[in-house]
Amino acid sequence: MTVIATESLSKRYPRVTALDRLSVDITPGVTGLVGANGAGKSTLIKILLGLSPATEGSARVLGLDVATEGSAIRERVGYMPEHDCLPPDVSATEFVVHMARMSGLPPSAARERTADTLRHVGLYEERYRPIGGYSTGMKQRVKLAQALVHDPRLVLLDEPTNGLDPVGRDEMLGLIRRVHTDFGISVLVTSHLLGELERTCDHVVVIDGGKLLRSSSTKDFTQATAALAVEVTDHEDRLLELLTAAGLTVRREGMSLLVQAAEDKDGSGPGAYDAVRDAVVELGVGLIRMEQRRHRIAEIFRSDDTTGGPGAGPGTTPGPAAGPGAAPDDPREPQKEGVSR
Ligand SMILES: Nc1ncnc2c1ncn2[C@@H]1O[C@H](COP(=O)(O)OP(=O)(O)OP(=O)(O)O)[C@@H](O)[C@H]1O
Repeated sequence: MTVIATESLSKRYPRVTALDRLSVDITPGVTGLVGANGAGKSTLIKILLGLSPATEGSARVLGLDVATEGSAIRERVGYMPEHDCLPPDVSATEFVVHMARMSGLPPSAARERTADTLRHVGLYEERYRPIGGYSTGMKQRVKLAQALVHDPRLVLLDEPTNGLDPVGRDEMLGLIRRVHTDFGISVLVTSHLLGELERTCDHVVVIDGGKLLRSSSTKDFTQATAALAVEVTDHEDRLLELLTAAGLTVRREGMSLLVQAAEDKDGSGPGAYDAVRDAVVELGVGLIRMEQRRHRIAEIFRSDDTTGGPGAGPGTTPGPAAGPGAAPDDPREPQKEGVSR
């Protein structure tokens, strides 16, 4: 079953093609839509909500046609916009009740659902204060609450962690995950931060310049790879020689050696482990770390990817060239992990 299906979807403005023949199927769960600024994420969301017509192609949301059934889609789908769009002089409670009423809930159900939803997003006493005095994190929670209040089957969240500090970011990502696990609501969440999506999503769709770069499960992006990462207290050079002599392919990566047995494609078979154990014993050095190395999503954005990673082999679409601002190695560092064009 798909919650979102697009078929050769394009959106052209006079001077720019925001979406370029995008065909993608999104299944229930939490899906991340990642791309640099201007990649076409917000444009896609507006088309999916039936708010902006596509130039070409078609799209269905929960089986409904975006071209002709926009209002039925908006009844069943929640939307959290990217930009600050909250009225400053009403309270969160007043605003979310209003949005619930706009979605067709009767007054008492709207009030009940509002109280539940605001509690769920972590707004308590402050929900009676005017929104104008809220922090960015609190405003993002109000925006999330209004997207959830009418109990949608799917929510589209446009850059929900924008402007949040690392703690606020983590809290928001936890909330998003729980939207699915606690309520069974499917989520499409956009971000230009790869590490965020890696931690939160079941599935990741990558777009660039309006084109689909890749769509696959997060597990496939971060699958166990063909290498064991080994770190020892001393004599890495000797260890490298011994393992190579034992028929293993070994290369350095930072402080570690990456070890791979030719016949042992997933690196987890006894061949590589036993050879490392024997070599470490023979050298009498301490073994600090020995673990399967996993790919990270950020690697698909590295043009110099020599790891044979998910984005590197034949048959996969290469990521955009890594230039200044391309994702560096550590996708957990929010300030550094953005995808830039
Ligand atoms: N109404 C519009 N008229 C003309 N060009 C537009 C319009 N809306 C978006 N664009 C252009 O389409 C491209 C895609 O924009 P979009 O907002 O979808 O990107 P995005 O991936 O959401 O990026 P961001 O995170 O910066 O919003 C950009 O080049 C943008 O300038």
